[in-house]
Amino acid sequence: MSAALRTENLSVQYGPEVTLRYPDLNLEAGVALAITGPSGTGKTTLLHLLAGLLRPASGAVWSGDLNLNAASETAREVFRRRNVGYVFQDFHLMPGLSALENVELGLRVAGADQPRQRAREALERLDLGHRVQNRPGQLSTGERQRVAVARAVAHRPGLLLVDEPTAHLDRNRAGAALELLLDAAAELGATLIVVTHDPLVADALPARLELGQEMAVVGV
Ligand SMILES: Nc1ncnc2c1ncn2[C@@H]1O[C@H](COP(=O)(O)OP(=O)(O)OP(=O)(O)O)[C@@H](O)[C@H]1O
Repeated sequence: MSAALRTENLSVQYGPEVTLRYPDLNLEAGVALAITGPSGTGKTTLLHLLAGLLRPASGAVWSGDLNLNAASETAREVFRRRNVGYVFQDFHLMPGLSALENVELGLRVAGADQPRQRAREALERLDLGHRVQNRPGQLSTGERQRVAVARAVAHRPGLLLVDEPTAHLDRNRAGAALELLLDAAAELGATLIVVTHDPLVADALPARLELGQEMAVVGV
């Protein structure tokens, strides 16, 4: 289920050299936010914080009443498996598994019932019914992306986090990828957060967080 998402005084330290400080976010459940800004300003790191994949040096991430930073490793893991769908920039599909097995594995990890049937349905919804037995290496970039989206949404997460969804795509396919994400988030009622350099994507989302030296939050 989608929940309000809030951050407070978040900062991350990578060794002695890099400190990333973030403006506070306060997002109602079900909103769509683009995170933009120059390379190296911490966009992917922020996605990892929101997913509960990374603990900050200071501050907190709240999903509804759950403070991810105060939660135990087990509680964070349960949160991630049940509530988060993550589409990585380079998809992170398992090369030795078919499209169907990749999506099924995600559902098994989430503890879903009937994972094989639901995986097939998720792929069919994304027009990949004829590709279920193919491995990632046998698919086009756009098809691999759709498998990654199917895997991210099949367990019906309330929070969908997406890193650079159009980075490898031509303009037509970029438009299709954007539509796919917006439709998936709308169908789930999920909060959608997308890291992007692409104005096509950023301009299509109602809210934007621009990271940089002068950090600003617009529209949230
Ligand atoms: N695991 C890590 N160890 C050390 N430094 C890291 C690590 N991950 C990221 N960084 C550094 O933190 C900063 C932010 O990285 P991040 O990947 O979050 O930025 P980004 O805005 O997503 O960049 P890009 O647009 O190039 O993908 C960069 O200076 C990066 O080198």
